[in-house]
Amino acid sequence: MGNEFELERHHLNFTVNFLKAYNASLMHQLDRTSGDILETRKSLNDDVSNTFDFEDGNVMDFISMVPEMRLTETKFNYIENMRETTERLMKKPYFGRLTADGEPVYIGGATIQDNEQNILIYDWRSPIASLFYENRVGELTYRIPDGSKIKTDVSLRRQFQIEDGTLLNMFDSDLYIGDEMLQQLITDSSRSKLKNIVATIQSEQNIIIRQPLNQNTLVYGPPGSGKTSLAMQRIAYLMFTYRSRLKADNIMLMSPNEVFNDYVSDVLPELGEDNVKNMTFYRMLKALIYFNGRRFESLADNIQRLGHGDSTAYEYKTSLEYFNHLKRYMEGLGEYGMHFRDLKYGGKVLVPKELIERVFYEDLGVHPVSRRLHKIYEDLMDIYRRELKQLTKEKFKALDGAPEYIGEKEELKEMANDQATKELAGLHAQIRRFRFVQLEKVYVRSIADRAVRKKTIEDIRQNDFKYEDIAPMMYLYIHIFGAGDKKIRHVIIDEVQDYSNIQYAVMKDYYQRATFTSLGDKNQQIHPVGSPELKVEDHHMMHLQKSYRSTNQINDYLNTIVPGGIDSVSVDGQDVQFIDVEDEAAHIRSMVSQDMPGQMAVITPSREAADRLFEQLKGDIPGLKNLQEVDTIYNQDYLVLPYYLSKGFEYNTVIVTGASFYDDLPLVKYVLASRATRNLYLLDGPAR
Ligand SMILES: Nc1ncnc2c1ncn2[C@@H]1O[C@H](COP(=O)(O)OP(=O)(O)OP(=O)(O)O)[C@@H](O)[C@H]1O
Repeated sequence: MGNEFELERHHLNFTVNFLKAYNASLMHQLDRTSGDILETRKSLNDDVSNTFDFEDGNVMDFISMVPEMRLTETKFNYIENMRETTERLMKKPYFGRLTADGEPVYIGGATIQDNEQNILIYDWRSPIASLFYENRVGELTYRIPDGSKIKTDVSLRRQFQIEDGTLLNMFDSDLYIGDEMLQQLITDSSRSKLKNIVATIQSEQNIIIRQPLNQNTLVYGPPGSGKTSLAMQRIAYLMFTYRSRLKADNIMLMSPNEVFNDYVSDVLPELGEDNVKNMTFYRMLKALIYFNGRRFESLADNIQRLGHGDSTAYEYKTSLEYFNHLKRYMEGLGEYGMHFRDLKYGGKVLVPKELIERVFYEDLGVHPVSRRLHKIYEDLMDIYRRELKQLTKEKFKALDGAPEYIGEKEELKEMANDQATKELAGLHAQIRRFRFVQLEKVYVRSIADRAVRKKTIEDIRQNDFKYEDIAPMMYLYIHIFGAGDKKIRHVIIDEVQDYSNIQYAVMKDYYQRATFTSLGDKNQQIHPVGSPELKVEDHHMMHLQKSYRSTNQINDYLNTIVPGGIDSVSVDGQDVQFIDVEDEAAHIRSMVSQDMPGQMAVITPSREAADRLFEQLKGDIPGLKNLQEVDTIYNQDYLVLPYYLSKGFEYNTVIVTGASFYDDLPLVKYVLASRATRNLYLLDGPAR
């Protein structure tokens, strides 16, 4: 072993030196290329005068320089990319090694070749690297892009602990007896944001990461089984494997809330990839301009309201029964049930709804619904343009006739047009936003339950749309108007159990050209009412069993809430503490004065409780933050937050206050308790 360690140290030095030399040469090339870019720009300035002149021919000069400019800039970007990669790798070129068919295969954060095209480091996403994540040796196979399998004799699997280019330790796993690197990572809770798990991906996780792009995948796994981590590793894998057709802006990450995006934002850059687009279900609504000006309840407000309010409407609108009814109703809209609004301006009806309805059902009756609406849209835009022309003429006449205006005719025309456009802005917006369709009425008619329908009408009259109205209204909108985002090719949904069947269908139908990887846990619904299980027939189902986040003691406690939920592969820690206290704030104060944890979240049963506790504790805990529903930045070690904002995160120490609040909400308690990596305290005090 001693000799082996020396050999590996030697190899590491060689690799680091190679990377340093490579990096230096890239820096040199960068200088030269940026010099070339400057040179081209300068000659553009010198040779091609500021005013383009076809006769003089300088436009042709300019055009002839474009390909060269593009080429130089592409080259610059490529070199800069490689420079960043080599710099990243100099500190930790690789984390593993295999001996495959007698040849060493080092695995790290990117593929690096020497001058003779020998591969010094294999990217962890390359096909052969998959063997490393099998976590065993022997006769193994891996798949190459054409689908065929390659048989390989793996005689060695070695993990390295490398810091700042120095080999600290290595572990051989010729007999798989447990993963020491994994154990070390699990005990490291020094970071508050999500970390990448590239060096210790487990074989059941590896299979999920490497699922093909062209399939929908649904993954269920208990708390701490790595679902969020896998979501990020999978994005990196897809971007590498399908790099010719999948760029960062073709991938969408659906997050449970806005802060979550910041929580995961370090992982992809660390893996050498750009962050992808992100979205929340609530934010999707903003892209649909029909809904501008409509006030929709946020998820946080919905959770608070339904924590102790009447949930009949919520249950109805998130049920499969209603969804099926809605689909049938929508399919019939081509024949019956579409509602329109008069197109008005200045108090007069320009196009009556009866006319729009007649065109929709009679004149355009042979076309699909969305086609008919787009045709009507075009016709109404023509009417708008005619009105604009007419009004501009009138305004011009008035301006021209007024004695105080003695401007040029052109100036007056422009002024008249501005005035008319302003006056008709409301009319233009009605058409542009498709407001000639009365979507609210169509929606209300889709509700079969009379009491729910009545209440919905009252709410809509007050411009008080509830969270559960968003999905059916968006569903109708997407299908009626044929709306969607075709650029997105893959969607990753985390915490998928928090979406109803209608919400899921909205995402699927809006990102209509995308395949989906959805991850969640049926036992982790944070909503007090919850919704029925997802029915997705065309998804490849996968399950995770093991959990890596919390200590064995915390996992044991979690298993008392959901029996057999978690297969713990973690480390031992202290027992879970259940404490009845008179004054929760005083208790927390005394706890932290004795021993301040590295990171801590105080989770409360409501926003009011969070605000109160924050006021009581902020003087005692430096840097304490009261996390808000609208926050977008996560980076904080000490937090107070209401329970519904804790989704997906983890903290070294979790203090759940008002613990008995969750006695009737065991699955919410399950979510909160599983946020703790090391220490879990469940406090109960008289005051909430
Ligand atoms: N293969 C792994 N190697 C090292 N750490 C891991 C591995 N898999 C998961 N972890 C760690 O376990 C913790 C939980 O991971 P993650 O948050 O991705 O789980 P999750 O399934 O999304 O949890 P939850 O459903 O509770 O939100 C994280 O600290 C993560 O780094």
